Amino acid sequence: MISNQNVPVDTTPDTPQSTSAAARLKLKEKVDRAPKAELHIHIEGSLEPELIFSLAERNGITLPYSSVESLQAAYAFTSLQSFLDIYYAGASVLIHEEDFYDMTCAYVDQALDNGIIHSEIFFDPQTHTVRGVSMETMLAGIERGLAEGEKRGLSSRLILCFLRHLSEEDALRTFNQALPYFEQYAHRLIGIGLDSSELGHPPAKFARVFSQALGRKMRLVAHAGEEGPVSYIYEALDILRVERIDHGVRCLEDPQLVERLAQSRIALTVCPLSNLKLCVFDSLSDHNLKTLLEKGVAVTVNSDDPAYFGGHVNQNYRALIDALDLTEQQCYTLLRNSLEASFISDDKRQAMYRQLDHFWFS
Ligand code: HPA
Ligand SMILES: [Zn+2]
Repeated sequence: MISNQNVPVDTTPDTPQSTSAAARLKLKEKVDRAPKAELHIHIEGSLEPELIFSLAERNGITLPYSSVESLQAAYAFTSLQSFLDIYYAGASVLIHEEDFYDMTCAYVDQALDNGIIHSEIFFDPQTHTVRGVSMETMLAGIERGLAEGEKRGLSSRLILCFLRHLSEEDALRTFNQALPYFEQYAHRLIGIGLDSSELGHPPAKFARVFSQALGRKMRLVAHAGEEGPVSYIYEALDILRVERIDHGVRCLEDPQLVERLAQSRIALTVCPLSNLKLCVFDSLSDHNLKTLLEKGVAVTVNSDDPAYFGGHVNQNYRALIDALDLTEQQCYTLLRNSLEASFISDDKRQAMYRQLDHFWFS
């Protein structure tokens, strides 16, 4: 459990505190509609229980749960691992291209509803190849859904994540298997990441595969400092050479690291409701996001696994506004950070900044 205590904090409010309920509601409604990017969303974690059950039925799969309600009842997580066990069971219903397409279309609908104009989406190929589902099948389905999303106003990119509880040899095999698809889907598939069980699987374990990806000029990210120690964040930065840290909330234990993140503008893709559900913080009012913001770290707000953690990105903003009494300026900073930290071209980024500013200030 992370403690936000004993950390010197600049407590000077930038507006008179504390916001009235009416002002807070107005701010939440404004953030709901604001153009934003999402940079930390696992597509398999967007699978709602109803869709899990309908895909299971379509594919003749018997789940270890008798109903949507009994599956939902199992969403009482005590740690990252307790979640991952259920998350991988949920993903087992994905067999055919159409299943990946349906899952992606459902996410696109939600993303557009949440004001997301650009999304960088993780997928976990090893979760599927181990069950005999080909890279071709999953990518064809996801790409078809995202191409349709693009026509509806959702720009998107894909990031292939390696499961860190598996060996580096497995990651290297998966990487080599994926190489032709990095060419075929070059407009979409832009980089690699690292997810799954963090403790005991430090980033350094994946040094070779990240070095190969760097050599091919791929974009690099990794989960670090969610449950794992500060040293994992240093390894992700210095050994894997990542450009963003997924989660990274434990950086606050190391003032030098916080300073380095703030200076370099290496962003953290923070997922508040995920942190709450996986017991990284006792309550959202203990969350360190506001402290990190005040220290100048490029923090962003994301949903992680929205079907499992209680909502999409707007639910995360709403919960933070309530729990941390975020100001209007802080909300704007978070939204702008999401565009700043994205892997889009500078032209596109400037256009998105203008879209945000036009919405926010007019
Ligand atoms: O939050 C997460 N952490 C690690 N692995 C994951 N896979 C899906 N979500 C997560
Ligand atoms: Zn994640």
